[in-house]
Amino acid sequence: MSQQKTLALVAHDHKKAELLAWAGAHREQLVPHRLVATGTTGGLLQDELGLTIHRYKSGPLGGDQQIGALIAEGQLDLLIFFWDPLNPAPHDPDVKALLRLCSVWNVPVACNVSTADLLITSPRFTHPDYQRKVPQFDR
Ligand SMILES: O=C(CO)COP(=O)(O)O
Repeated sequence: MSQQKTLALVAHDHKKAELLAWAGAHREQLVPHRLVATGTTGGLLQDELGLTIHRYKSGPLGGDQQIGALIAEGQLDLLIFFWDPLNPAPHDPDVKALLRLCSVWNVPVACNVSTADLLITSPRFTHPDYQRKVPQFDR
C-alpha cells in the first residue's frame, strides 16, 4: 500500500511550461498526493491539467516562504522547484531560503526535469517502510 504525501510544485515564469509538461506526463503519480503550489504555478496546474491543488501566495508575494513554513513544520515530503537559473528574481532571498530549508530538513528537492523524474518514480517515495530521516536539532 502506498502512502499519501504532500508535494509542492513551484516554477518561475520561464520554467512554467516545463513544469506543466512534466506534471502532465506524471499526472497519475501526482493525483494520489496532496498537492500545494505557489499562486501562479498552482493556477496553471489547476486550469491546464485539472489538478486539485492548494495555492499559496505568488512567489514574489511570499509563497516561497509559506512553503518554507510547511517544511519547518515537518509537513512537506517533496519539493519540485523549477527555478530559473538565467533570469534574476526580485525575491531571490526567498528562493534561496526555500532551497536552504530543504537542506536543513532533508527534504527531497528537484530543480530540473531529470531529478523530478527520478524522485517521482522512485518506489521508495511511497513505500510504507521508507521513512525520510528527519534531522533532530537541540535548539
Ligand atoms: O516565484 C515563484 C517561486 O519563487 C513562483 O511563484 P508563482 O507560482 O506565483 O509564479
